[in-house]
Amino acid sequence: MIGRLHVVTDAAGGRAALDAVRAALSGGAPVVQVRTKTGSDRERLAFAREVVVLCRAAGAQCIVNDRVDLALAARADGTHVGADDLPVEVVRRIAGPSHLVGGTARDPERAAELVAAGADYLGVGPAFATSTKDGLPDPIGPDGVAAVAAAVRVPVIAIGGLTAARVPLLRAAGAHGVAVVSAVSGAADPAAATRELLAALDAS
Ligand SMILES: Cc1ncc(COP(=O)(O)OP(=O)(O)O)c(N)n1
Ligand SMILES: Cc1nc(C(=O)O)sc1CCOP(=O)(O)O
Ligand SMILES: [Mg+2]
Repeated sequence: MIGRLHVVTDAAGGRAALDAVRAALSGGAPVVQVRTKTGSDRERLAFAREVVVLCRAAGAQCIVNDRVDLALAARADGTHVGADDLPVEVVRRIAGPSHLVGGTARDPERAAELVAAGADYLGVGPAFATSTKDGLPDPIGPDGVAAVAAAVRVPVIAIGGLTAARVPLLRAAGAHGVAVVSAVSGAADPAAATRELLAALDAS
């Protein structure tokens, strides 16, 4: 079963993002998602490789956002794809049965399609408003997450505006776990923020 806390890297990548990954892993993060949106493919691959090495040493899983080629080249555990990325069934065909494949769903219909296509888990959101990513639709709230969770049998990872205080709402909605960017990367103490999120997940 996939971990309940996905710490997603700040899209800028680089040293600061790697420091946040190190801190999150020291705080016990079970899953790190490499999410880079800038830089050359070589730079993005180098970053993903560094995160994979850190995750291996910590016993955590590493998932690469958007790009199955970079995920395989970096020997990551999985790939997460959204509406603009390669389709889940294509990623599955390229990466094989043991590769974790996640897809983004915002409603039960899309969720069912992604599971039928071979998704191992779903990222579902935006649960709440977030300034981390532009162009997102309106937040679906805990009720929207609950509608998706009720429609599928794979783990649902809620994303968007997640904080430790909001974890119980999402767990009550049926989410297996949560994915966060700013709650860890933007924290003064990312290791402590990770521990706080994990404690909230354990308690709910
Ligand atoms: C766990 C999780 N859920 C959803 C997303 C969003 O992915 P995507 O739709 O591909 O958008 P970008 O992250 O590429 O902007 C995610 N990354 N992780
Ligand atoms: C990258 C991303 N995808 C989302 C979606 O709903 O698909 S919300 C989001 C940003 C999550 O960042 P934060 O934890 O800082 O709110
Ligand atoms: Mg994407």
